[in-house]
Amino acid sequence: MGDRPRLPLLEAFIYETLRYSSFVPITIPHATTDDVELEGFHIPKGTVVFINQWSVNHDRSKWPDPQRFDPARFLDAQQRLDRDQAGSVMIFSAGQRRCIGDQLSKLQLFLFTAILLQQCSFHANPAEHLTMDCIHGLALKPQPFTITALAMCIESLLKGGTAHLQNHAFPPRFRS
Ligand code: HEM
Repeated sequence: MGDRPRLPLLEAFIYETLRYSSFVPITIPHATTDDVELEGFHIPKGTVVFINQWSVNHDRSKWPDPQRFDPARFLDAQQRLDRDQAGSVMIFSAGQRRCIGDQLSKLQLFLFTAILLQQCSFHANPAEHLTMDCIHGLALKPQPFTITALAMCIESLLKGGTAHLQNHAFPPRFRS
């Protein structure tokens, strides 16, 4: 974890992935416990409300060119992580029922991604058409696709062998 401050682009990449994919597009529904006036709107007690996180993360007034995947939007002029900008990504909801696992998740995402990228190289399958279409649910899931994951240490052991990892299988299936 000591390397975290020295890997701002990786953190920026993770935040942009959370923003761009918005893979929890709407939050868990809750209900108002009282009548509420909000920016001219009257919301009666007992109304079911939830947050459209996808919309927050693709708001043009906050995110220039929101449909472009651009980790650099989270880096400041000195190429450090812009914490204010990172804090504007909404994927863990907001308010009193906000996710309690947000810090743990960010830590794990960082470690998981850093270790995978340090130890492996990933290659798209040229025979497959890549798409951002997804399978809808509480969380958005990518359509099935295959990649080639080359682990540096295994690669030398296998003398150049290639492991194919199917993203929709858990635990991952490898075929070589
Ligand atoms: C990237 C990973 C995660 C995402 C995107 C995520 C997102 C969310 C969202 C959107 C909610 C709904 C909040 C609401 O009701 O408005 C939620 C609730 C919750 N999350 Fe997560 N979560 C993640 C990981 C975790 C982890 C690792 C834990 C536990 C260690 C966790 C524990 C919870 C709990 C307990 C709630 C219910 C909070 C409440 O109702 O008061 N989450 N999460």
